[in-house]
Amino acid sequence: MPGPLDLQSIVDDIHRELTPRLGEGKVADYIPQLARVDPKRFGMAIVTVDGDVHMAGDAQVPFSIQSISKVFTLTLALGKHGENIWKRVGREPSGSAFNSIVQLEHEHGIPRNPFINAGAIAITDLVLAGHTPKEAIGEVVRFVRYLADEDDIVIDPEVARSEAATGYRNFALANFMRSFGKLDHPVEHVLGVYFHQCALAMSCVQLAKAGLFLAASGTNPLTRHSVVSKQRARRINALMLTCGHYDGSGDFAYRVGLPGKSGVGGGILCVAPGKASVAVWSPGLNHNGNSLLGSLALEMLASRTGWSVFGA
Ligand SMILES: NC(=O)CC[C@H](N)C(=O)O
Repeated sequence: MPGPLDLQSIVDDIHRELTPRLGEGKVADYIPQLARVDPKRFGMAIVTVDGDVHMAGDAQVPFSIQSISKVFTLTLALGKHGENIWKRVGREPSGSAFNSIVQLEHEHGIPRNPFINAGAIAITDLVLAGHTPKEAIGEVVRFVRYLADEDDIVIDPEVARSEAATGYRNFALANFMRSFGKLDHPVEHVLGVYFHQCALAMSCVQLAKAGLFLAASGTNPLTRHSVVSKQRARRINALMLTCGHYDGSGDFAYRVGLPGKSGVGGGILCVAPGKASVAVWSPGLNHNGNSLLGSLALEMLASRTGWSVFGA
């Protein structure tokens, strides 16, 4: 029988082995504020379902979570509207870039899944129901603070402003969906909320804590908050596994074998069901817009722990 895993040594080793490669990949520059981030940053945090925290590098430095926020808004929308959300968004991998518009025309304004930009915008429209944009932004922030049990999580207003100023693609996607009658609220309102949720600043430790409910059948074992049912946690994980890395989702499943959600800020939230929630941050991206070294760090972690959902 192998002994218990020494997770702290594993994260320290991964950090040390990747240090010579820090700076690889391409930092997202279509959001000007993100282009200013130091490409050599690297952080990693593991929070186990037993509450142990293991970290390395810049694990306590907040960064822009970007599309990782889509996991939290999906969870909120499911809580508000239940399975009705599937009238507005599908649950199939897109095989296209995160910001692609190509499928929307043939598929009548219904995005493939909640994690590509079009799908996340549709989900944000559902989160807005019954709220002003300001209230909806407040709801998202409160929800993430509740999940992570951290009151000091905030939105970086500069990042939100920076993205709004250059968000031509997202305006195109939202206007296109609205033309099909698939958004209930004005495009400016929906994107106002969307840009703010993407601009949430969180550290790896905060992010791993916020995702812990997904590793523990829907209930955060640290706070005992029952966030979602067991079935819903399983389903969110399934979507993360199949769609969480856009047109790189197959490759991530092949190499890492765990549900994960990336963001163009260079973060990845990764769930090892029954074991731990893991967050990693390295700003340089690969050609699919996913963190290059972050994916590699998770591949190393999965192979050293045997945590892949497909078998050790
Ligand atoms: N992949 C991402 O993280 C994209 C999120 C970014 N806010 C955008 O909409 O372009």
